[in-house]
Amino acid sequence: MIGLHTAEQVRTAERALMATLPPGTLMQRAATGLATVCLGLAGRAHGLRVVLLVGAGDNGGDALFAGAQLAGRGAQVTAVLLAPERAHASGLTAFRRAGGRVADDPARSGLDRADLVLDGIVGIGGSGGLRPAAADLAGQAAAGPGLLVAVDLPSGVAADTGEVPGEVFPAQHTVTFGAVKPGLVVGEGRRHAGQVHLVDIGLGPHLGDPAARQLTDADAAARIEPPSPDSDKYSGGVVGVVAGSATYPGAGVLCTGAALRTRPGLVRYAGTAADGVRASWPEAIVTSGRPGDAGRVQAWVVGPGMGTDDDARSVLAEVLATDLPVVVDADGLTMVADAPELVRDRTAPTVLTPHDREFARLFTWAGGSTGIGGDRMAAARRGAAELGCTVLLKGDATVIADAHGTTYVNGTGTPWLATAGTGDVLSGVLGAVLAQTPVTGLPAVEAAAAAAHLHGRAGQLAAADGPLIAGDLVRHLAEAVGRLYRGGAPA
Ligand SMILES: NC(=O)C1=CN([C@@H]2O[C@H](COP(=O)(O)OP(=O)(O)OC[C@H]3O[C@@H](n4cnc5c(N)ncnc54)[C@H](OP(=O)(O)O)[C@@H]3O)[C@@H](O)[C@H]2O)[C@@H](O)CC1
Ligand SMILES: [K+]
Repeated sequence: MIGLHTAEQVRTAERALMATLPPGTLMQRAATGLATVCLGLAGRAHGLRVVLLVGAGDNGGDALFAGAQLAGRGAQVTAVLLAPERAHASGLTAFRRAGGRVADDPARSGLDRADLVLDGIVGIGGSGGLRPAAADLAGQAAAGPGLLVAVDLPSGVAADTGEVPGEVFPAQHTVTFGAVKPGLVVGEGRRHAGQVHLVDIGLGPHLGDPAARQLTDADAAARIEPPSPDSDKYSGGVVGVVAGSATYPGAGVLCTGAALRTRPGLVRYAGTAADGVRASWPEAIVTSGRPGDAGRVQAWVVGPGMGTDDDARSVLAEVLATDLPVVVDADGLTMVADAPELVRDRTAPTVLTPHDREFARLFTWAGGSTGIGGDRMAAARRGAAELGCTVLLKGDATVIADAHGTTYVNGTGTPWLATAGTGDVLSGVLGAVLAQTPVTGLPAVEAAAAAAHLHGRAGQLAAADGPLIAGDLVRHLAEAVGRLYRGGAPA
């Protein structure tokens, strides 16, 4: 499990740890970790042209000490000081001693021919968009040839939320210290962080519970129960699917297939796409009747492609009136927006899986010109608390939160997933994981996080061959599950 810790949590841990260590120890650890990652990325030090962008805080201090280490190993290192009179004093001394050069004019920084640029403008002490001088340097760095490495976090990204209120340093790699900050993996920040490298500086015992979490492959595998020798077709959990329509059976076919391929126990389908589903999936038990005619299930998926007419509304109400876990997606969400009490009054778990527009329909405060806003974790938590459910807010990094504030940020997937029908697949996967919860005892928020992780991995596998369509996802699910169990995730 990857814990995501806020700036305040990191600072609190730092204070506790520093009380036991000589001054400067943590910065030395951070700088050594930073220099080590840089050497690994560059593959050499001798002759390497490095430019440091140095702000007035400790983030700049990290950059200067790391720059000193690189200079000591033969790199040609130039520091551009944004506030020369306030640059980290001992960092600057060490840097100069090691042979580092300070640019007397930012216009002659060497960014146009650097091999490597370290962004030490601002770290967890920053606020707001980058100021003009810093923004200008970030722009020059981005236009130049150097590998862009952010120190602790890309300057311009809000550490706790991933909001990017203005200009930003567009890192290809981020070397972060002590703990991964949420802003590196969620919201817009994720797009500017590149590959994240965590340097352990010893904060661990002092960090406390993370503000949010991200599953690893092993974590996801542990949350999807494999069959045991005494399993039968019911013990994997029976999934009920209400999706698609006679005119548009696709959502029913994709959703049912995804549920089958995630954990093939038994899937029951009830709805007007029955013919299409039966033709595609002889393994499913299919009825064109109502959910109550389908037989016993352990979890329902309701909504994708089912329409929003009176029949659909009454079917949705029937499913939500059960005491079973329910996933509500797509058209189901549109109908819940008109009748939120159907979810609010439930005692069994409900997982809503909106994208941004659906979210804004569900929660009026997220509508209007501001939309959901930049803090997607806060939005998902607030929505979940309001309806007493779990919200899986789809996006570049999907966020999953429950009414208690427990929050996960998904770390898998590919931009190729932004195509029709992939949401239907996700709801089927989620239904399958949720149907196991009577056995696994897993909270719905964890089931949803595991489903999102698996869905993203299937997407990565499917996209390895080029553009994917939703059916490819279903075809790759079995392999994705197998790889999770074997520990062989796709790149
Ligand atoms: N905590 C730990 O465990 C450890 C922390 N460590 C390191 O310390 C870092 C935190 O250092 P920190 O507290 O000194 O703040 P920091 O991020 O350098 O920012 C302050 C500077 O930014 C400036 N500035 C602000 N906003 C700005 C903007 N929008 N645009 C431009 N500039 C802006 C602000 O300017 P000022 O307002 O003073 O004019 C000031 O100069 C942390 O990220 C990590 O790298 C490690 O060494 C080891 C252990
Ligand atoms: K930075």
